[in-house]
Amino acid sequence: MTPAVSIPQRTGPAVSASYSPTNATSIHDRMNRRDSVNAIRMPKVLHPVDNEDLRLLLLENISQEAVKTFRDQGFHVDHMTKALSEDELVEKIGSYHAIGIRSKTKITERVIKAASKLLVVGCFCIGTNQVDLDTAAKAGIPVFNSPFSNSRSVAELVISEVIALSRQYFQRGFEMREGIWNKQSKGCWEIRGKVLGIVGYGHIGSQLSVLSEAMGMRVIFYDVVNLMPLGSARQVESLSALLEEADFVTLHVPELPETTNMIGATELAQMKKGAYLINNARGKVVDIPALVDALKSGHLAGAALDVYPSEPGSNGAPFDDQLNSWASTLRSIPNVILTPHIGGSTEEAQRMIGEEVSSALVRYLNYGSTVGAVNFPEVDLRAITAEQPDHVRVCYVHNNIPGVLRQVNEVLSPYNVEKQYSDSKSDVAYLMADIADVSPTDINRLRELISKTSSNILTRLLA
Ligand SMILES: O=C(O)[C@H](O)COP(=O)(O)O
Repeated sequence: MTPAVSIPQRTGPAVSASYSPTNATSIHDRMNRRDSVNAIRMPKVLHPVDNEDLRLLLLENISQEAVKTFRDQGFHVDHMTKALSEDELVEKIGSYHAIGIRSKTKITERVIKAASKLLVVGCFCIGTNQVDLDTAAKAGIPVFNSPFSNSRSVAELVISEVIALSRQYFQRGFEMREGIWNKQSKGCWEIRGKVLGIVGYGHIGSQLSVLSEAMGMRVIFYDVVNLMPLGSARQVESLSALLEEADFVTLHVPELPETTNMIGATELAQMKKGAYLINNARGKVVDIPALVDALKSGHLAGAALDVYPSEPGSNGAPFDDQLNSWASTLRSIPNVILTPHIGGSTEEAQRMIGEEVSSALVRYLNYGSTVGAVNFPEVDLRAITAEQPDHVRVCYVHNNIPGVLRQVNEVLSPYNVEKQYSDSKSDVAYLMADIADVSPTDINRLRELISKTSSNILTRLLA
């Protein structure tokens, strides 16, 4: 295996807050201390000891920043622009150690069972509902995502949709393309002073709150937890209260059992006559046949949808009634903006996500860190330094049952355990330990002994 060459900056700059004038008596003291701290903390580049080349499969046109990061580490990368179906994945995944996906590729239990070498999943997006997170955790596979890097892009898209809907300019634009001049002001409004109702006040909802207030809108939001309102926004106590007051309702919730069909016939009826619905979250959050009825009856004045219960896996594939039975009806209703899940599709967002998620995957593959994993205990250790050449890092994923630590520490007992940290999440626990003075001949034996412990899910050694 080609050794990893770049050093993730896990320990941060060596100059810490302790270098205040009160702590150091002279500039020389400071310089000396800085040098010694630098020397002590220079991290050693680790990589897996089992010497098999790491192979990564990147789907859905993940950014070239990620490809570069992985190739710089010496990993083999296969990059595809489309999503793969479950059958295609089952056939392919057995030879890969890591997979990168966006929102379309489904990592199901069947896929995970076929993924005999898979160590980690990277969702290069916010959502992780496309992955069977529990099954992945139980198979020792942490899943990472990018919790906020495309938030701004989505918020800006919503702002544009609010204006497009209230001015009907998508409709006017279509008419012009047909050669029809249709200048009118009836049913067209400024957004100034209108009420924007945000459902879900997370990274996107709160960013949108700030942007829309800057444009003169009044913001209310509903969230299952109590949150600090930004600017002059106001949290309301129920979804119904929000629906009854908002001129525009915009959804920013994850796909969960409790958010499926969160907006159905009852909720649409609670919205004000002439209001608009915007969904850039997940397709299953809105009961679309009910939305079609609300639009056709004139109760709602328009809607913008970027996400759908079923979405094509690649560009050029049809968005038709075979995919979603109501597709052609929805396409025929005026003042409905339909976009192909582009909320996070900007150069800026994809670049940031590419960097963020690829770094998280490299930190896990090379250093064992699960900080930021969505389905796994979050564990990390400070770096092994360049002055500790015979140190080995043990990464041990195991069933979360009593007695395991005794077993593993018995195996480690002939060595000095320099540092150790362990945590659990539900049925899965993860222990990282750095042990000293391990001879190269000991390494395989050590891995074998730990792998044989009764609760072992996955044992990796990094050196
Ligand atoms: O989950 C997300 O971040 C958004 O839905 C964007 O998904 P995408 O990366 O598949 O466009």
